[in-house]
Amino acid sequence: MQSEMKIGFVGGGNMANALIGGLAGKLTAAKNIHVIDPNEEALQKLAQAFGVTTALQAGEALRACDVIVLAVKPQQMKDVVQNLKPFIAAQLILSIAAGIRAVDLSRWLGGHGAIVRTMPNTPALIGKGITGMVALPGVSAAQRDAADAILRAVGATVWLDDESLIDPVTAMSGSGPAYVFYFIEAMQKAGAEMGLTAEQANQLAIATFTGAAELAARSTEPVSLLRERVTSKGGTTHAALTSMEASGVSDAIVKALKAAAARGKELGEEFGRD
Ligand SMILES: NC(=O)C1=CN([C@@H]2O[C@H](COP(=O)(O)OP(=O)(O)OC[C@H]3O[C@@H](n4cnc5c(N)ncnc54)[C@H](OP(=O)(O)O)[C@@H]3O)[C@@H](O)[C@H]2O)C=CC1
Ligand SMILES: O=C(O)[C@@H]1CCC=N1
Repeated sequence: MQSEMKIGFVGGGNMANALIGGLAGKLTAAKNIHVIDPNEEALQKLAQAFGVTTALQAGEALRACDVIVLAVKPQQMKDVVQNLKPFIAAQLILSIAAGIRAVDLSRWLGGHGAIVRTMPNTPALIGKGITGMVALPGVSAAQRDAADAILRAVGATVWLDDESLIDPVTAMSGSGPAYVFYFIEAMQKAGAEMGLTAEQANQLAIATFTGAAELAARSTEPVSLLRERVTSKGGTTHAALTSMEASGVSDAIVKALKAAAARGKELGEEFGRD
């Protein structure tokens, strides 16, 4: 059932598009969604695609919202939030920015307590996102439910008790789609180098990813067992995995995710000061 929730978006870029696509006409009517962005062209596209209302600057429509989603880059957040201050009263503030801590958002908003910090991902575009979420103590149960409903409109949600875990979530699922695309691209390259057409390599790589991921999702057994079942003794998979281990692929992945989490923490320190 559709709610009457009024949702404001500050920033109308990639992630806002993904979220609005799941919300407009579903969780709430498109007319209840209001987007602020300085880019006229981006606003026109959003209005045409989803029927949302738009404005180049914050105004009364934003003041009337129940929830305001902060969807600008971490580097822009402090300036953007400080300019929003005159329009914020009791609204729930929901941030999707990497790194930026809820306590810094609260301070920039003069001690506003109703803040939920989240980390979604781009499969939200097709309703298959997953979002890590954490609430400041000043968030009411109804506001927590509203935040959960917004992100559940585009996929699954995982609530965290400790805000510092948002950086590992960012490293896993926030940035994660890029690692999957990277692996698919490498498989496509290998397929093409071994003589398959680009189309065949594309089809084989993507179907293998979606099929294996679906199998893992449906299985009650550990992923390691699924891997072992593919790996016949003395066979082709064994040859590939031995090569990957020799190249340190698993260790490199662990190191890469830790670098992403560290960058998330660093963004918070770099753009959350004063
Ligand atoms: N992309 C992803 O996969 C994910 C991103 N995130 C987070 O989401 C946030 C947005 O990322 P993404 O959508 O990729 O970035 P985009 O750059 O696509 O979107 C940000 C938008 O905000 C606009 N903007 C700039 N200044 C203002 C302002 N003063 N008021 C309103 N809007 C403004 C930008 O306009 P202009 O381009 O003209 O500057 C741009 O359209 C980031 O904080 C990121 O960390 C979280 C999860 C996943
Ligand atoms: O790369 C980034 O910083 C953003 C956050 C997670 C995905 N994209």
